[in-house]
Amino acid sequence: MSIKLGIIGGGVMAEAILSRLLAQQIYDPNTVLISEPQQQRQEFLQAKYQVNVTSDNRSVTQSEVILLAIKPQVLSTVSGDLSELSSTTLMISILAGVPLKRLEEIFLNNPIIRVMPNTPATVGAAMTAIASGKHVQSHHLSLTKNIFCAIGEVVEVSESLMDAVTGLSGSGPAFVAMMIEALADGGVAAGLPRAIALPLALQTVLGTAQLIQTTGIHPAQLKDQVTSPGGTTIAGVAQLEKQGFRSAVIEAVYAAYKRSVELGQKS
Ligand SMILES: NC(=O)C1=CN([C@@H]2O[C@H](COP(=O)(O)OP(=O)(O)OC[C@H]3O[C@@H](n4cnc5c(N)ncnc54)[C@H](O)[C@@H]3O)[C@@H](O)[C@H]2O)C=CC1
Ligand SMILES: O=C(O)[C@@H]1CCC=N1
Repeated sequence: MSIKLGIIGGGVMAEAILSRLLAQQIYDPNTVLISEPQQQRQEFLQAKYQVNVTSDNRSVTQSEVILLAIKPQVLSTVSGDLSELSSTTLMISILAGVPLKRLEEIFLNNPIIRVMPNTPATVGAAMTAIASGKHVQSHHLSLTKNIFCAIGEVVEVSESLMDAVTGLSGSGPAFVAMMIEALADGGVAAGLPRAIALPLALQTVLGTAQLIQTTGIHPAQLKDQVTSPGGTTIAGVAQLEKQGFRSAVIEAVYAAYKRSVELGQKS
């Protein structure tokens, strides 16, 4: 069977996307080829997903679509392997920071779409932003949306916003996971067994996100609703403000954004 989806770099994010695409039957495993230098990782992906694997990036050059899922720092090494790339291959890059202009210098005539997904892809709850390069036609965009709609929500943005997207929704799962971990730690500090604290923390974050999403309520309004006069919540909110919680989150997203810009300049 011919290869429809070639993936270069079989790491964390490639697996998150792949697992969902296969589960949703967007691709048959026989039509997927992953190029990954680590033999242990190759064997793992082949055994778990029954996809084709290789350590030669040149083997994926005839794919209908290539998902570029390597670290931005190895882009120039990988680009040398792709000199025989078919000009009809759609390149989808998930590389943080790397601008379309840079990708178009490497893959001169190819349609290229810059995409920023996130790890909730694994459970079909990703947030993905998409920006199209100059050779992209409507069928390329439809194909890309079809892929990323299968892993969650999709939004089209101007490329100038992609580094900010990366700082927020690309890196965001790590920040939210730290919040969940810290909430559970707080529960443990207050005497809850860990096995109870973690599900409580998790459901609190999930339920709050669902409430805000379903009702469209502003987050500040929800905070006000929970905060009874002279009650427990305002005591906690006062501590969060004292410790610079909101400022810390703002600065985290901004630092991730700046790092994305920096990675693009180095690519
Ligand atoms: N991890 C995440 O949450 C997200 C990552 N991204 C982007 O996805 C890309 C990959 O990130 P991760 O999956 O986190 O990294 P990772 O380190 O888990 O995966 C990268 C993979 O590329 C392989 N690799 C290294 N050199 C290679 C080469 N010359 N040819 C082919 N494969 C090679 C590595 O062995 C590794 O398995 C990055 O560009 C990152 O900016 C984008 C959105 C979210
Ligand atoms: O940490 C990183 O560089 C990647 C990009 C967005 C999420 N992870």
